[in-house]
Amino acid sequence: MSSLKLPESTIPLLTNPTSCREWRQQIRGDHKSVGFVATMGALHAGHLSLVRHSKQANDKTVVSIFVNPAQFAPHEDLSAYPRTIEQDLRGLEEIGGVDAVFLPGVKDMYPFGIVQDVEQQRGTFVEVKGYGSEMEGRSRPSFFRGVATVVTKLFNVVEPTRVYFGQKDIQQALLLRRMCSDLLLSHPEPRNLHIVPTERDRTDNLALSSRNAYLSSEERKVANALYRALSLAKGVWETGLSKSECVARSRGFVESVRDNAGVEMRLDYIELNDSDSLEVVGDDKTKVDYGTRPVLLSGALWVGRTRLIDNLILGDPALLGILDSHVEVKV
Ligand SMILES: Nc1ncnc2c1ncn2[C@@H]1O[C@H](COP(=O)(O)OP(=O)(O)OP(=O)(O)O)[C@@H](O)[C@H]1O
Ligand SMILES: CC(C)(CO)[C@@H](O)C(=O)[O-]
Ligand code: BAL
Repeated sequence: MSSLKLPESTIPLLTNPTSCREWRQQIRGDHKSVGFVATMGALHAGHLSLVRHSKQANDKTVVSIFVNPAQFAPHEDLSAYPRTIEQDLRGLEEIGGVDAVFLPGVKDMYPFGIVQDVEQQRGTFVEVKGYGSEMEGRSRPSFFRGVATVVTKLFNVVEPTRVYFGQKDIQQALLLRRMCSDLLLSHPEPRNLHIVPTERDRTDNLALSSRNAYLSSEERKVANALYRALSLAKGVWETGLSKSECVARSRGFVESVRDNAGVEMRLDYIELNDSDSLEVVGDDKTKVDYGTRPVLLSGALWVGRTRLIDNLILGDPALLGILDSHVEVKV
């Protein structure tokens, strides 16, 4: 962000790690808690829900906006990713503001530069073995390496007391919590990584996502097919049928929507995974096999050129530390 002209804002804008560290240093003296929400911008009500949770539980809240090149594969949408900084700041101001927004540039976060091709990369990267290969990792093999690396850097600069990630990206949140444990992080401690429920469109339950902005009006009409397929699979699981039955029926549902959609749709995956290990649930397993252990039911669907993800928890979300959705914030 450093080379661009910054918009006017009532919120302090910290454009590099040095200014962010100076801001953090002042807070440290007062022993105040710092809540942190990491984003790639193009903020919507899902992001604002994370911010509300942070504001409710912490003395100070900082939001970062950084479109991280390392988590985009060379063929993915890095250059097209929506960048709406003025609107983002207005959105934060409308909910009463935050104490700072951290807006680093690529050079600030990657002082030696960054290329998207993993084979060409040099230097230090963070990989959470075993957590990043299933679900989203199958389709986006270097995605979580990029996420874990940038989030480690952000945590190092912001030194947050508590952090907030969205359930919409459930694998990301669980992987980052595991990373905090593995790396013995104290900012944040793993128990202070909170997961906030997915915020959805009130009319058709489509999970809010910055990438929804890519959808044409025709595509938008069928974009909730993934949510509906996951809900169907959840119902099937609750009746005691096997995982393969859940997946087959939800796939069948997506195919029937696709056949009448008039827009291109392609199911990337629908899968059930163990919420501890993230391993794929066996085809013949049922609800009885899992007892009280939550299971992740997740999927990804291409609608036109937009890749949408969503998930539901089978079992009690509180066992994964997923917070309640509603918070009152003093502004
Ligand atoms: N609908 C949502 N409800 C709750 N949290 C969300 C929602 N969408 C995104 N988040 C969370 O906001 C944080 C920042 O996400 P990000 O900036 O990538 O937005 P996004 O909408 O997920 O964008 P993308 O379209 O790239 O997936 C993440 O922790 C993410 O899980
Ligand atoms: C956590 C994150 C900000 C890291 O770039 C990103 O993956 C996101 O927005 O979910
Ligand atoms: N919310 C996940 C960010 C990404 O898809 O790159």
